[in-house]
Amino acid sequence: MAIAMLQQTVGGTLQLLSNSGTHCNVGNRSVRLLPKGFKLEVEFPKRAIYSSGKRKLNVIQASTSQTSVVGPLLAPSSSDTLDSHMKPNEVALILIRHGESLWNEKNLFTGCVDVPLTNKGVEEAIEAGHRISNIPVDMIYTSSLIRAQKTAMLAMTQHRRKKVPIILHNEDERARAWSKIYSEDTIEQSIPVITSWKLNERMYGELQGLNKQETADKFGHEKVHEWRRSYDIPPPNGESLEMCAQRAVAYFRDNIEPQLLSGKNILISAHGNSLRSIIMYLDKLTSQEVITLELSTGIPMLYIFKEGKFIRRGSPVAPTEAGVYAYTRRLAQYRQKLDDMLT
Ligand SMILES: O=C(O)[C@H](O)COP(=O)(O)O
Repeated sequence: MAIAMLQQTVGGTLQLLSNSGTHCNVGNRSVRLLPKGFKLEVEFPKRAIYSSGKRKLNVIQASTSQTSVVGPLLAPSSSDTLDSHMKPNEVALILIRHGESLWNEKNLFTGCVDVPLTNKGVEEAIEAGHRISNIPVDMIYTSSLIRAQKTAMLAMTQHRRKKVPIILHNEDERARAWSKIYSEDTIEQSIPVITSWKLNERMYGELQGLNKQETADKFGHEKVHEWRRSYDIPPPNGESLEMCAQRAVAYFRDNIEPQLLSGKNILISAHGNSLRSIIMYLDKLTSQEVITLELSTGIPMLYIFKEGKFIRRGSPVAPTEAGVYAYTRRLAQYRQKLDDMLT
Protein backbone atom coordinates (compact mmCIF):
# COMPACT_ATOMS: atom_id res chain seq x y z
CA MET A 1 0.00 0.00 0.00
CA ALA A 2 1.64 3.21 -1.14
CA ILE A 3 1.97 6.01 1.36
CA ALA A 4 0.74 9.12 -0.31
CA MET A 5 2.35 12.32 0.84
CA LEU A 6 0.12 15.16 1.82
CA GLN A 7 1.43 17.69 -0.68
CA GLN A 8 -0.62 20.71 0.24
CA THR A 9 -4.11 21.79 0.91
CA VAL A 10 -5.52 24.26 -1.55
CA GLY A 11 -8.88 25.57 -0.42
CA GLY A 12 -11.10 22.54 -0.05
CA THR A 13 -8.82 20.32 -2.06
CA LEU A 14 -6.23 18.06 -0.54
CA GLN A 15 -3.60 17.16 -3.11
CA LEU A 16 -1.80 13.89 -2.71
CA LEU A 17 1.21 12.88 -4.73
CA SER A 18 1.48 9.17 -5.06
CA ASN A 19 5.08 8.09 -4.53
CA SER A 20 4.61 4.53 -5.68
CA GLY A 21 2.29 1.59 -5.58
CA THR A 22 -1.35 1.53 -6.53
CA HIS A 23 -3.35 2.42 -3.46
CA CYS A 24 -3.07 4.70 -0.48
CA ASN A 25 -5.08 5.27 2.64
CA VAL A 26 -6.85 8.58 2.78
CA GLY A 27 -8.99 8.84 5.88
CA ASN A 28 -10.76 5.54 6.22
CA ARG A 29 -10.68 4.76 2.51
CA SER A 30 -8.24 3.03 0.29
CA VAL A 31 -7.94 5.26 -2.74
CA ARG A 32 -6.70 3.73 -6.00
CA LEU A 33 -3.76 5.73 -7.28
CA LEU A 34 -2.65 6.00 -10.85
CA PRO A 35 0.87 5.70 -12.17
CA LYS A 36 3.51 7.67 -10.30
CA GLY A 37 3.52 11.38 -10.93
CA PHE A 38 -0.25 11.66 -11.27
CA LYS A 39 -1.62 14.15 -8.83
CA LEU A 40 -4.66 13.03 -6.92
CA GLU A 41 -7.09 15.67 -5.80
CA VAL A 42 -9.39 14.70 -3.02
CA GLU A 43 -12.34 16.93 -2.30
CA PHE A 44 -13.36 16.92 1.33
CA PRO A 45 -16.26 18.57 3.13
CA LYS A 46 -15.54 21.75 5.06
CA ARG A 47 -16.40 19.73 8.12
CA ALA A 48 -13.39 17.46 7.64
CA ILE A 49 -12.58 15.90 11.00
CA TYR A 50 -9.20 16.97 12.39
CA SER A 51 -7.63 14.87 15.15
CA SER A 52 -4.14 15.08 16.68
CA GLY A 53 -2.94 17.20 13.79
CA LYS A 54 -3.65 14.44 11.30
CA ARG A 55 -6.32 15.19 8.78
CA LYS A 56 -8.88 12.40 8.92
CA LEU A 57 -10.88 12.66 5.76
CA ASN A 58 -14.18 11.26 4.84
CA VAL A 59 -13.02 10.66 1.30
CA ILE A 60 -16.00 11.28 -0.93
CA GLN A 61 -14.33 11.40 -4.32
CA ALA A 62 -10.82 11.09 -5.64
CA SER A 63 -9.71 11.66 -9.16
CA THR A 64 -6.52 12.25 -11.09
CA SER A 65 -5.43 15.64 -12.28
CA GLN A 66 -6.24 14.34 -15.74
CA THR A 67 -9.94 14.20 -14.97
CA SER A 68 -11.84 17.06 -13.50
CA VAL A 69 -12.43 16.69 -9.81
CA VAL A 70 -16.10 16.13 -9.21
CA GLY A 71 -17.58 18.99 -7.22
CA PRO A 72 -18.03 18.60 -3.47
CA LEU A 73 -20.33 15.62 -3.35
CA LEU A 74 -23.02 15.94 -0.76
CA ALA A 75 -23.00 13.44 2.07
CA PRO A 76 -26.53 12.20 2.81
CA SER A 77 -28.08 14.15 5.66
CA SER A 78 -28.42 12.36 8.96
CA SER A 79 -32.18 12.19 8.47
CA ASP A 80 -31.46 9.97 5.51
CA THR A 81 -29.01 7.65 7.12
CA LEU A 82 -30.50 5.76 9.98
CA ASP A 83 -27.31 5.96 11.97
CA SER A 84 -25.13 8.68 10.52
CA HIS A 85 -22.15 7.57 12.58
CA MET A 86 -22.14 4.04 11.27
CA LYS A 87 -21.74 3.20 7.60
CA PRO A 88 -24.73 0.99 6.72
CA ASN A 89 -23.66 -2.52 5.79
CA GLU A 90 -26.21 -2.52 3.02
CA VAL A 91 -27.19 0.13 0.49
CA ALA A 92 -29.55 0.31 -2.48
CA LEU A 93 -28.44 0.49 -6.10
CA ILE A 94 -31.21 1.32 -8.58
CA LEU A 95 -30.67 1.01 -12.34
CA ILE A 96 -33.09 2.57 -14.83
CA ARG A 97 -32.90 2.50 -18.63
CA HIS A 98 -34.18 5.86 -19.93
CA GLY A 99 -37.83 6.18 -20.95
CA GLU A 100 -38.81 5.71 -24.60
CA SER A 101 -37.03 8.18 -26.90
CA LEU A 102 -38.27 9.70 -30.17
CA TRP A 103 -35.92 7.43 -32.12
CA ASN A 104 -36.97 4.36 -30.12
CA GLU A 105 -40.48 5.24 -31.27
CA LYS A 106 -39.29 5.50 -34.90
CA ASN A 107 -37.24 2.27 -34.50
CA LEU A 108 -34.01 4.05 -35.46
CA PHE A 109 -30.55 3.08 -34.18
CA THR A 110 -29.76 5.81 -31.66
CA GLY A 111 -26.43 5.08 -29.95
CA CYS A 112 -24.79 8.34 -28.88
CA VAL A 113 -27.09 10.65 -30.85
CA ASP A 114 -28.68 12.95 -28.23
CA VAL A 115 -32.41 12.37 -28.78
CA PRO A 116 -35.20 13.49 -26.39
CA LEU A 117 -37.92 11.41 -24.73
CA THR A 118 -41.39 10.87 -26.20
CA ASN A 119 -44.46 11.68 -24.11
CA LYS A 120 -44.65 7.96 -23.37
CA GLY A 121 -41.03 8.08 -22.25
CA VAL A 122 -41.87 10.96 -19.90
CA GLU A 123 -44.74 8.92 -18.44
CA GLU A 124 -42.44 5.89 -18.05
CA ALA A 125 -39.92 8.01 -16.15
CA ILE A 126 -42.62 9.32 -13.82
CA GLU A 127 -43.96 5.79 -13.26
CA ALA A 128 -40.42 4.66 -12.45
CA GLY A 129 -40.32 7.43 -9.87
CA HIS A 130 -43.48 6.09 -8.23
CA ARG A 131 -41.88 2.65 -7.99
CA ILE A 132 -38.75 3.90 -6.24
CA SER A 133 -40.38 6.71 -4.25
CA ASN A 134 -39.58 5.08 -0.88
CA ILE A 135 -36.14 3.72 -1.69
CA PRO A 136 -33.24 5.89 -0.44
CA VAL A 137 -31.24 7.80 -3.07
CA ASP A 138 -28.17 9.79 -1.97
CA MET A 139 -26.47 10.26 -5.36
CA ILE A 140 -27.47 9.94 -9.01
CA TYR A 141 -25.18 8.96 -11.89
CA THR A 142 -26.29 9.39 -15.48
CA SER A 143 -24.88 9.74 -18.98
CA SER A 144 -24.22 12.93 -20.94
CA LEU A 145 -27.40 12.30 -23.00
CA ILE A 146 -30.63 14.15 -22.29
CA ARG A 147 -32.90 11.07 -22.44
CA ALA A 148 -31.11 9.49 -19.46
CA GLN A 149 -30.71 12.77 -17.53
CA LYS A 150 -34.37 13.71 -17.99
CA THR A 151 -35.48 10.21 -16.92
CA ALA A 152 -33.58 10.63 -13.64
CA MET A 153 -34.95 14.13 -12.99
CA LEU A 154 -38.54 13.13 -13.77
CA ALA A 155 -38.32 9.99 -11.62
CA MET A 156 -37.06 12.02 -8.67
CA THR A 157 -40.07 14.35 -8.86
CA GLN A 158 -42.04 11.41 -7.41
CA HIS A 159 -39.62 10.62 -4.59
CA ARG A 160 -41.25 11.07 -1.16
CA ARG A 161 -38.07 12.56 0.33
CA LYS A 162 -38.53 15.51 -2.09
CA LYS A 163 -34.80 16.25 -2.27
CA VAL A 164 -33.72 18.32 -5.29
CA PRO A 165 -31.44 16.55 -7.80
CA ILE A 166 -28.73 18.97 -8.92
CA ILE A 167 -26.47 18.26 -11.90
CA LEU A 168 -22.86 18.95 -10.84
CA HIS A 169 -20.90 21.07 -13.31
CA ASN A 170 -17.17 20.54 -13.05
CA GLU A 171 -16.10 20.99 -16.66
CA ASP A 172 -13.62 23.59 -15.42
CA GLU A 173 -12.87 25.82 -12.43
CA ARG A 174 -15.35 28.46 -13.59
CA ALA A 175 -18.14 25.90 -13.95
CA ARG A 176 -17.43 24.69 -10.42
CA ALA A 177 -17.25 28.20 -9.00
CA TRP A 178 -20.37 29.45 -10.80
CA SER A 179 -22.49 26.47 -9.74
CA LYS A 180 -21.45 26.55 -6.08
CA ILE A 181 -24.20 26.35 -3.41
CA TYR A 182 -23.69 28.53 -0.35
CA SER A 183 -26.34 27.17 1.98
CA GLU A 184 -25.63 24.07 4.08
CA ASP A 185 -29.36 23.50 4.55
CA THR A 186 -29.95 23.67 0.81
CA ILE A 187 -27.09 21.26 0.23
CA GLU A 188 -28.67 18.88 2.73
CA GLN A 189 -31.88 19.02 0.67
CA SER A 190 -30.06 18.27 -2.59
CA ILE A 191 -28.95 15.12 -4.37
CA PRO A 192 -25.78 15.42 -6.52
CA VAL A 193 -26.23 14.26 -10.12
CA ILE A 194 -22.96 13.25 -11.79
CA THR A 195 -22.97 12.94 -15.57
CA SER A 196 -20.41 11.01 -17.61
CA TRP A 197 -20.16 10.09 -21.27
CA LYS A 198 -18.78 6.75 -20.06
CA LEU A 199 -22.35 5.78 -19.15
CA ASN A 200 -23.60 6.73 -22.67
CA GLU A 201 -25.36 4.22 -24.90
CA ARG A 202 -22.95 2.14 -26.99
CA MET A 203 -21.86 4.15 -30.05
CA TYR A 204 -23.66 2.48 -32.96
CA GLY A 205 -21.31 3.85 -35.63
CA GLU A 206 -22.65 3.90 -39.18
CA LEU A 207 -26.00 2.45 -38.04
CA GLN A 208 -26.93 5.60 -36.09
CA GLY A 209 -30.06 7.11 -37.61
CA LEU A 210 -30.83 4.04 -39.76
CA ASN A 211 -34.15 2.24 -39.35
CA LYS A 212 -33.59 -1.12 -37.62
CA GLN A 213 -36.04 -2.99 -39.84
CA GLU A 214 -34.70 -1.45 -43.08
CA THR A 215 -31.15 -2.26 -41.93
CA ALA A 216 -32.16 -5.90 -41.37
CA ASP A 217 -33.80 -5.95 -44.82
CA LYS A 218 -30.59 -4.58 -46.35
CA PHE A 219 -27.90 -6.54 -44.43
CA GLY A 220 -29.97 -9.54 -43.32
CA HIS A 221 -31.65 -10.23 -39.98
CA GLU A 222 -28.76 -12.43 -38.77
CA LYS A 223 -26.10 -9.78 -39.39
CA VAL A 224 -28.10 -7.01 -37.68
CA HIS A 225 -28.87 -9.31 -34.73
CA GLU A 226 -25.12 -10.02 -34.52
CA TRP A 227 -24.35 -6.26 -34.45
CA ARG A 228 -27.07 -5.61 -31.87
CA ARG A 229 -26.65 -8.54 -29.53
CA SER A 230 -23.27 -10.21 -29.95
CA TYR A 231 -20.67 -9.45 -27.28
CA ASP A 232 -17.54 -8.69 -29.29
CA ILE A 233 -18.68 -7.93 -32.87
CA PRO A 234 -19.03 -4.14 -33.40
CA PRO A 235 -21.33 -2.49 -35.94
CA PRO A 236 -19.51 -0.69 -38.76
CA ASN A 237 -17.21 1.91 -37.12
CA GLY A 238 -19.14 1.49 -33.85
CA GLU A 239 -18.70 -0.09 -30.42
CA SER A 240 -19.27 -3.74 -29.59
CA LEU A 241 -20.91 -4.45 -26.23
CA GLU A 242 -17.45 -5.46 -25.02
CA MET A 243 -16.04 -2.05 -25.97
CA CYS A 244 -18.99 -0.34 -24.27
CA ALA A 245 -18.40 -2.46 -21.15
CA GLN A 246 -14.74 -1.46 -21.05
CA ARG A 247 -15.74 2.16 -20.40
CA ALA A 248 -19.06 1.74 -18.56
CA VAL A 249 -17.98 -1.01 -16.14
CA ALA A 250 -14.62 0.71 -15.52
CA TYR A 251 -16.50 3.91 -14.67
CA PHE A 252 -18.85 1.97 -12.37
CA ARG A 253 -15.97 0.31 -10.53
CA ASP A 254 -13.81 3.42 -10.27
CA ASN A 255 -16.47 6.00 -9.41
CA ILE A 256 -19.75 4.41 -8.31
CA GLU A 257 -18.67 1.31 -6.37
CA PRO A 258 -16.54 3.41 -3.94
CA GLN A 259 -19.62 5.51 -3.18
CA LEU A 260 -21.65 2.37 -2.46
CA LEU A 261 -18.84 1.17 -0.21
CA SER A 262 -18.96 4.49 1.65
CA GLY A 263 -22.66 3.91 2.38
CA LYS A 264 -24.32 5.97 -0.34
CA ASN A 265 -27.55 4.77 -1.99
CA ILE A 266 -27.17 5.22 -5.74
CA LEU A 267 -29.48 5.66 -8.71
CA ILE A 268 -28.01 5.12 -12.21
CA SER A 269 -30.11 6.33 -15.13
CA ALA A 270 -28.48 5.17 -18.37
CA HIS A 271 -29.03 3.15 -21.56
CA GLY A 272 -29.89 -0.31 -22.82
CA ASN A 273 -26.33 -1.40 -23.58
CA SER A 274 -24.34 0.54 -21.01
CA LEU A 275 -26.64 -0.97 -18.36
CA ARG A 276 -26.49 -4.45 -19.93
CA SER A 277 -22.71 -4.31 -19.57
CA ILE A 278 -22.98 -3.16 -15.93
CA ILE A 279 -25.55 -5.89 -15.13
CA MET A 280 -23.20 -8.41 -16.75
CA TYR A 281 -20.63 -7.32 -14.13
CA LEU A 282 -23.11 -7.24 -11.21
CA ASP A 283 -24.66 -10.64 -12.01
CA LYS A 284 -21.38 -12.18 -13.26
CA LEU A 285 -23.00 -13.11 -16.59
CA THR A 286 -20.96 -14.76 -19.33
CA SER A 287 -20.70 -13.21 -22.79
CA GLN A 288 -23.18 -15.88 -23.89
CA GLU A 289 -25.69 -15.14 -21.11
CA VAL A 290 -25.64 -11.35 -21.63
CA ILE A 291 -26.74 -11.80 -25.28
CA THR A 292 -30.24 -12.75 -24.09
CA LEU A 293 -30.47 -9.90 -21.56
CA GLU A 294 -33.00 -7.27 -22.70
CA LEU A 295 -33.94 -4.14 -20.71
CA SER A 296 -37.27 -2.37 -21.10
CA THR A 297 -37.38 1.42 -21.11
CA GLY A 298 -38.18 3.08 -17.79
CA ILE A 299 -38.36 -0.05 -15.59
CA PRO A 300 -36.24 0.35 -12.41
CA MET A 301 -34.15 -2.58 -11.21
CA LEU A 302 -33.15 -2.81 -7.55
CA TYR A 303 -29.93 -4.30 -6.18
CA ILE A 304 -28.85 -4.46 -2.57
CA PHE A 305 -25.10 -3.94 -2.14
CA LYS A 306 -24.05 -5.77 1.01
CA GLU A 307 -20.60 -6.85 2.19
CA GLY A 308 -19.16 -6.21 -1.23
CA LYS A 309 -21.79 -8.30 -3.02
CA PHE A 310 -24.60 -7.23 -5.34
CA ILE A 311 -27.91 -8.98 -4.64
CA ARG A 312 -30.46 -8.56 -7.41
CA ARG A 313 -33.88 -7.70 -6.00
CA GLY A 314 -35.98 -7.40 -9.16
CA SER A 315 -38.10 -4.44 -10.08
CA PRO A 316 -40.14 -2.65 -7.40
CA VAL A 317 -43.71 -2.82 -8.64
CA ALA A 318 -45.11 0.04 -6.60
CA PRO A 319 -44.28 2.22 -3.63
CA THR A 320 -46.74 0.21 -1.58
CA GLU A 321 -45.00 -3.04 -2.44
CA ALA A 322 -44.15 -4.28 1.04
CA GLY A 323 -41.80 -6.87 -0.43
CA VAL A 324 -39.17 -4.30 -1.37
CA TYR A 325 -38.80 -3.29 2.26
CA ALA A 326 -38.65 -6.82 3.53
CA TYR A 327 -35.44 -7.26 1.57
CA THR A 328 -33.35 -5.55 4.21
CA ARG A 329 -33.82 -4.15 7.69
CA ARG A 330 -32.38 -0.83 6.67
CA LEU A 331 -34.80 -0.42 3.75
CA ALA A 332 -37.71 -1.21 6.07
CA GLN A 333 -36.48 1.28 8.67
CA TYR A 334 -35.90 3.94 5.98
CA ARG A 335 -39.45 3.41 4.76
CA GLN A 336 -40.75 3.71 8.33
CA LYS A 337 -38.77 6.92 8.82
CA LEU A 338 -40.27 8.36 5.65
CA ASP A 339 -43.75 7.43 6.82
CA ASP A 340 -43.08 9.10 10.19
CA MET A 341 -41.50 12.20 8.61
CA LEU A 342 -43.99 12.68 5.82
CA THR A 343 -47.32 11.77 7.38
O1 LIG B 1 -29.26 2.91 -29.29
C1 LIG B 1 -30.34 2.38 -29.61
O2 LIG B 1 -30.78 2.26 -30.75
C2 LIG B 1 -31.18 1.78 -28.48
O3 LIG B 1 -31.17 2.61 -27.41
C3 LIG B 1 -30.61 0.44 -28.11
O4 LIG B 1 -30.60 -0.22 -29.25
P1 LIG B 1 -30.49 -1.82 -29.23
O5 LIG B 1 -31.57 -2.33 -28.32
O6 LIG B 1 -30.70 -2.15 -30.68
O7 LIG B 1 -29.10 -2.12 -28.74
